[in-house]
Amino acid sequence: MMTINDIQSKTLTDLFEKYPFLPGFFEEHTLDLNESLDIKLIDYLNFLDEEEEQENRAMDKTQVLESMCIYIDQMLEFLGEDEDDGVHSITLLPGTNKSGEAEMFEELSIKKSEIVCIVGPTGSGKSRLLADIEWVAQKDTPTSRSVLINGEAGDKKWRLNSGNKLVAQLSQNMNFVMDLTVYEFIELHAQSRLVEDVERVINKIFEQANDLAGEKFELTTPITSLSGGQSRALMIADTAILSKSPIILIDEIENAGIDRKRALDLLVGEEKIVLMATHDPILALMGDKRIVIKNGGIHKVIETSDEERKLLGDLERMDAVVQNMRTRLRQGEIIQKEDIGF
Ligand SMILES: Nc1ncnc2c1ncn2[C@@H]1O[C@H](COP(=O)(O)OP(=O)(O)OP(=O)(O)O)[C@@H](O)[C@H]1O
Repeated sequence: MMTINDIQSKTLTDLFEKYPFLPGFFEEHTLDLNESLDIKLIDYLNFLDEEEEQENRAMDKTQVLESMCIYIDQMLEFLGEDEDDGVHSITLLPGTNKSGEAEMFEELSIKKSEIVCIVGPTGSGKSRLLADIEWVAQKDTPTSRSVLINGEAGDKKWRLNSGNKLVAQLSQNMNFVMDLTVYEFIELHAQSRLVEDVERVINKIFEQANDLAGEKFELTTPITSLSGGQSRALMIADTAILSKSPIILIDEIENAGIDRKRALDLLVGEEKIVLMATHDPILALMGDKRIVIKNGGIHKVIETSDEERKLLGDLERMDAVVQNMRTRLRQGEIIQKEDIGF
C-alpha cells in the first residue's frame, strides 16, 4: 500500500518517471502542470493552496495526496506491478507422486536468470509441475507441493491477480486470430503496458523476433500470416521485453524455424526465472539443471555437467544436419549419404 509519506517529498519529475501514468491523475483533477516539475509534490500542493486555487478544487491537499496513493496502487495492480514485486527466487518443497509416495528431493530453489528444464515421459506430470508453480501451490494441488517466493510461503495474492503477473506462459500453440499487423500488435501491447517510448520498444521486439526467426518478416506483415516459427519468435521477444512477470513457463519450444539458444538467452538476459518442459535433448541440456519427473513426482534434480555441455555442441551439429535436410527435402531436393557428413 502506498502512503502519503512515500510520495509527498518526491519531486514531480521523479514521480512521473517512476509512475508514467501519473500525469493522468493531474489531468483528471485539473491540477495545473505549467510550473517546473523539479518541485517536491508537497511544495507543489502547498503552492496551489497559496494560490487559493483550492476553493475551485473539490479536494484539499490531504485528500489529493490520499487519492493519489489509491490511484497509484490501483494502476500498479492493474498493470500487474506491485511495489514489492521483486521476485528473486522460487523454492519448491516436496509433495507426493501419483502413488502417494514422498518426492525424492528436499527443496529446490531456482533463481533469476536460471534455466531449469523439466523432463520425463509423456503423462508423467511435467505440466502439473508448471501448474503448481503458476498456482503458487500450498499443499492444495494433487501433488501436495508447496511453492515459496523469495524463500517465504507463497502469497495467495499472486493467484487472484488477473494480470497473470507471477508467471507468463509460452504455450506450444500460438494461433493468432486478430486482424493486426506485427507493428499494431506490439504497439497495442506496449500501450497497454503504458510504455513511454513505444516506437523504441516496437523496434526492439521486432528486431529480436526477427533474430530468432529463421525466415524474416516485416512490421507490416499481418500476424495471421506469420508461420508457426515466426509467431513463436514474436511471442518470445514480446514476452521477454514487455512482460513484467518474473517467471516464464515454457511448454517446449519446437524446433521449426527458431533459434532456441538465442530465445533462451534473450529471456534469461531479461532476468527471468525460466522453467521449460521439454522432450528435446538439446533444450534439456541448455538448462542449468533439469528436473526429472517420474510417476508424478520429482525423482531427481540433475545439474548439467561440463561433459554434457560439450556434448551439447555435438548434438547441435547433428541437429543442424537434420534441419538442413529438412529444408532441402522441402525444396524437392534428393538427399545422398554424403550429405549427412558423418
Ligand atoms: N503427483 C501427482 N499426484 C496426482 N496426480 C498427478 C501428479 N502429477 C501429475 N498428476 C496428474 O497426471 C496427469 C498427467 O500429468 P501431466 O499432464 O502433467 O503430464 P506431462 O508430463 O505434462 O505429459 P505430456 O508430456 O504428455 O505433456 C494429470 O492429470 C496430472 O494432474
